[in-house]
Amino acid sequence: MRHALAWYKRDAVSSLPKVPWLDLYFIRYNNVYHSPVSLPTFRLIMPYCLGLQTAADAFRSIGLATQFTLAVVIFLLIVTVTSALQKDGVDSPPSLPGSSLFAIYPFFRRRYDFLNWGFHATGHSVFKFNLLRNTVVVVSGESARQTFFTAKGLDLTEGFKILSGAIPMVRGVTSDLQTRRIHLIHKRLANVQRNGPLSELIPRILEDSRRLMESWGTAGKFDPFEKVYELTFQLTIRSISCTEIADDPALVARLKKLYDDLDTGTTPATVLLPWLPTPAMIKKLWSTKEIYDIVTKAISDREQSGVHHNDTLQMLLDAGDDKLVVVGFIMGLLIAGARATGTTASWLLTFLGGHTDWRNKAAYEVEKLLSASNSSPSQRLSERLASIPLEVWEAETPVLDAIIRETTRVAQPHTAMRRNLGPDLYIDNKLIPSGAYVIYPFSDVHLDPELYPDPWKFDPARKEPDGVPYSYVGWGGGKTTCLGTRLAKVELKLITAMFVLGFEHSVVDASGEPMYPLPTPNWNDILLCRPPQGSFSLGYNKTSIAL
Ligand code: HEM
Repeated sequence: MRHALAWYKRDAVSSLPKVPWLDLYFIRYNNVYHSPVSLPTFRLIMPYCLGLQTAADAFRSIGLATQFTLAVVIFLLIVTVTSALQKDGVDSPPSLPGSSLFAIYPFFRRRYDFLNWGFHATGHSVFKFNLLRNTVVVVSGESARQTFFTAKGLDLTEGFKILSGAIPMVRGVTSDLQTRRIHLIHKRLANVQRNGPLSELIPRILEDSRRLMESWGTAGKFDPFEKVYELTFQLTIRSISCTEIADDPALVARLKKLYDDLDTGTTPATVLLPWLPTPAMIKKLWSTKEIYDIVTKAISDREQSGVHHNDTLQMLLDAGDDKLVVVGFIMGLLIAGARATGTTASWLLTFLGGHTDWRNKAAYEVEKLLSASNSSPSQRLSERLASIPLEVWEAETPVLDAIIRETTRVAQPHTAMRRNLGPDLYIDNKLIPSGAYVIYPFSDVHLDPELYPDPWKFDPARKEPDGVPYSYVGWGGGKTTCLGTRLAKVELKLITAMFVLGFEHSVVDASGEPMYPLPTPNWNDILLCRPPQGSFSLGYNKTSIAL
């Protein structure tokens, strides 16, 4: 057989009729000429006549790229066929119509529309679909939400790992962590937010904000998803990493670029087929390696210099944690913190730019705090704000609290993701087998017109829904709540205070004219909720108050 194939490859090709300008050959089989095919295809289909063993030889003989494409096509075919053959039990959630392959792109790129379509197409409040070999159950409604947030077997880390993908994955550092190590990282994050360290962060956050806001000049316009995001990235670096990185604007910019590359490099293929060496995957690996190198270098430099800084890295080193915990803490939390805070801060200032009444209320609240503080009007704004104690920022800012809450309701496009680590579980009488993924889109509750009339409207004065469990989950709920809430809220309040007193601002359209209607959060953008780029900006003028 080997011999026959060799003969075919060597002799038959050269003697076969050819379409010259296309490099295609007419195959002769059973003395009949069939349709023209390319040489690699010719070599591939030959083995059907000659048997499986020679198929392997033929596979080896084609180019690497063709081998690769073929492997992926076969894999996808197997996945499609096996998922189509799966029989649903009576208690199984209804499946989406059509091939599971068609779910992949919209799940990653137009999630809000896709999930809404799923509820509509199945006519059920719980449905399922396949992401390659992973079963994903989408749940909605009050009772499903309660089970989702409280069920013991549903695990966030496992759910996030497979369905999200934009976290730098380093085995043992940010992925495949032992539970003990995750707990330790969470414990250290709680330490950063104890009264003492959080109070000490306030002047540093304000000083960073001053430096960056001054670089915006006295008037102009900017895209909040660039400038405000950049600011929150700096503040997150300051809060959870080290002075050496936070004091180096070029290094901060480099890290931000690397994390942005992780986002843009996160494609359906990199998440679902992480072993596939696509250009996006290679870029992601490269970015991850560079982030890892920057963080480990900062740690080694600190250890070797023996210089003591009053920052989070020092706290981690002094606690004697092993180096992987320290690296995992910084690499993982940088992104968990910067993304959510960046999205919220960008939208918060956008909403205030379009709602002068709330802008004025926020400014008035901060002015009142300043006049009650022991600072002098001759000091810079950042210094005066730093004199307001942490407990005041936390307990005496009802207007800022309401604005933050409303922003995280209407502009946080989060889909909570879990994996059922077992045993099998029922949500609304539908089976969630062990190993399956379950997701809950926050839009189900935060944009529900029954709970929030006119749900897209930014209205910090709206009444909280009465007696409805988990009717607001902006900081999570039940078993899983945000472990950076305290830090994030303080950061948001400080940025807002600096901006509303240091600048006048409003939302303007692409031509610089006042924008009406105001931009609407785009829930299909799963990271920033960002409307089409360039569709609006924030126009600003510096006030007379020195930052
Ligand atoms: C405005 C800013 C933020 C918002 C709106 C926010 C929101 C959330 C939400 C909704 C969850 C729960 C996710 C789920 O149930 O699927 C969560 C979890 C988490 N957040 Fe935040 N977050 C913010 C900032 C931060 C910051 C600054 C950090 C740390 C530096 C942080 C660290 C975490 C961690 C570690 C978890 C996972 C908790 C766990 O595994 O149990 N977050 N956050």
